[in-house]
Amino acid sequence: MSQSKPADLSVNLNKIALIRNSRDTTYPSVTHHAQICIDAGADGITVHPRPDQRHIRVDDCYDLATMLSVEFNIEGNPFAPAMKSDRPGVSDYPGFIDLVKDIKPAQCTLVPDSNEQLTSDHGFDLTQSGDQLAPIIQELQKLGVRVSLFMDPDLQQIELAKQVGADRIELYTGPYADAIKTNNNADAVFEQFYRAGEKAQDINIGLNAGHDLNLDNLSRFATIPQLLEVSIGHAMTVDAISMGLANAVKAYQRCLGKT
Ligand SMILES: CC(=O)[C@@H](O)[C@H](O)COP(=O)(O)O
Ligand SMILES: NCC(=O)COP(=O)(O)O
Repeated sequence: MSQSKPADLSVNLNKIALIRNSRDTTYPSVTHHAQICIDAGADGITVHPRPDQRHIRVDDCYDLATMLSVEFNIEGNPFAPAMKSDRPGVSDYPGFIDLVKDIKPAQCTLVPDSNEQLTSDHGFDLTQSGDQLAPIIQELQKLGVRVSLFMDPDLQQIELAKQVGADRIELYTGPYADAIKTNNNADAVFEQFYRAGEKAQDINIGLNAGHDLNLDNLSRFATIPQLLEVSIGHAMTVDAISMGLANAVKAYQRCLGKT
């Protein structure tokens, strides 16, 4: 299958918010940096509001929803409960699904994260959670939200993602990034993701990807023909420190094959 068109780049702003939260301030502004990304050619903006609001806050989600002119992708644990804010002036966390139902972003990516995790580090096991997720997926789709499930490149699990009604899967690319960084079994690991893309095409489910993608590993990953969107934040923010955010966005778009 030839590449139909280059994958979209959705910039994850978690780490902009993390810098802001290190002081009692509004600087750096999440919405201001979203606009910089959009002006530089980003196709979307992604945030991952966790219950402890360690970086992206509920208030950021509402602020972004009012100003974004590109797709908004909100990621999170569908079973994340409401949590009181521990910072004055910061809204309480209402529960992930309640937040998404109220904001109704273009896309919601469901991620099996616990609040204790340092970061996202695995995909769903749908043999365990598929029955619970199916009605949640349907409920969000009825509100016009495209639903993506954060998955490992496991072909049977990807089939289950289709069965529970997801529009897309987002491949967890941490293991791919590690394999490239350590040059350990990189070809075989990439092959797993390439095959996952073929499986997605076979069963007609959209293909997104994200986590630890960077300027060193993205170009190869972007050769997967079925890839519709990558969401990138951590490495993008680090690159922005040295090259500026607008230049970083353009550099990542070049890796995706756009000039
Ligand atoms: C789901 C995923 O891999 C990332 O989108 C996630 O947002 C990373 O979360 P942190 O930025 O909190 O590490
Ligand atoms: N879904 C992946 C994402 O949004 C950003 O992940 P990372 O680039 O911060 O690792």
